Amino acid sequence: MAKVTILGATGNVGMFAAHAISEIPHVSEMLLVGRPGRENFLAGCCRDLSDSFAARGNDVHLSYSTGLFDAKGSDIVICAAGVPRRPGQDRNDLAFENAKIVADAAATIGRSSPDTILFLVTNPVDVMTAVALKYSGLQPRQVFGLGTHLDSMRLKSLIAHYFRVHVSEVHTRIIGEHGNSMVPLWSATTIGGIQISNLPTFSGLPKQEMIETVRTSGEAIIRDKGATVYGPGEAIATLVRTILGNENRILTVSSYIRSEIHGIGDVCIGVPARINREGVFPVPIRIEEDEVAGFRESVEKIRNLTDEVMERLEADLKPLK
Ligand SMILES: NC(=O)C1=CN([C@@H]2O[C@H](COP(=O)(O)OP(=O)(O)OC[C@H]3O[C@@H](n4cnc5c(N)ncnc54)[C@H](O)[C@@H]3O)[C@@H](O)[C@H]2O)C=CC1
Ligand SMILES: O=C([O-])CC(=O)C(=O)O
Repeated sequence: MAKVTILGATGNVGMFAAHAISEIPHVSEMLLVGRPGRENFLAGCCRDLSDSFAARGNDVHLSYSTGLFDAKGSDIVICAAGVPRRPGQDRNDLAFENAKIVADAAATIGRSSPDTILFLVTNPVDVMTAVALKYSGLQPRQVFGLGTHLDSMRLKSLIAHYFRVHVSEVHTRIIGEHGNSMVPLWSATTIGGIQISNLPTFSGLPKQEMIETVRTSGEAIIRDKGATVYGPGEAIATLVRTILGNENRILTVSSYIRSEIHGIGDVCIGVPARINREGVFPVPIRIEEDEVAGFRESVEKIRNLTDEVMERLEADLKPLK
């Protein structure tokens, strides 16, 4: 049985993720963490969730806190704390503001819960994964981000609709940045186990249009309803289930890579990884030349932004002379 802690639990994503995670059979304890001053809201969330447990008939011990040290003993700590983008903003515009929040939280979690798995949702998620890895002092296998898992699910759904097949028949991946430079892997896309390019209808597939839809999906949802909630919430729950169930599924998450993809590495970015109770293990793969080129570009973009954010964080944390 396992303890799961959610930072940013009063937010749109944190709150729905808590509900989705509470359905996972391995979860026996859940801690909702919010900022000081939000005690009443957190208490209300606990009462509301407890009612849903009663209606559903499951038994999760639920509590809340405004202190990160209470996360001690967690099997997984999910960080969804931080500012979301507003319409017209890019996820990368949030980098420095959210990096300060994540660095601070990661340092405390690393000290109080050295055996935990730290799961980043806060955007820009690839950069936040690198910040959390550095400031927590945890091992690379213990720190990962939602990465391009949600993007991959969005593409999977579009392909399933196009071919009028059940989503479970489609396997596909998007790697790279959870952002504009994401790279679809058509070479790793199958329908009913058949390589997609071997289907006679493949040439008519509106690939560019599909990828554009995925790229702009978060932005469009935020413009229409203020926040993306159900997609990320369910995607987060899938990853928690995969870890706690020791499932060894291969999902596309933001993870520290050394050189697993065509020798490219030393960065945190979305890649296929085997995921189990021990954490996240990037899978070495070979992909098509144009995919490698796209991935290289995406890596350079994220590496530059990560370096810039790390430098600013260090300057910010330097004591005044
Ligand atoms: N990686 C992904 O696929 C996705 C990432 N996100 C990201 O998750 C984050 C949360 O999104 P929402 O829940 O929609 O935002 P929200 O504004 O509804 O919630 C933000 C949460 O962070 C907390 N927070 C804000 N500033 C804080 C600070 N200085 N210290 C500690 N906690 C702080 C708030 O109290 C609240 O609990 C955003 O960065 C968003 O971009 C959201 C959806 C998907
Ligand atoms: O678009 C956003 O800002 C939220 C997010 O990352 C997503 O839903 O993909």
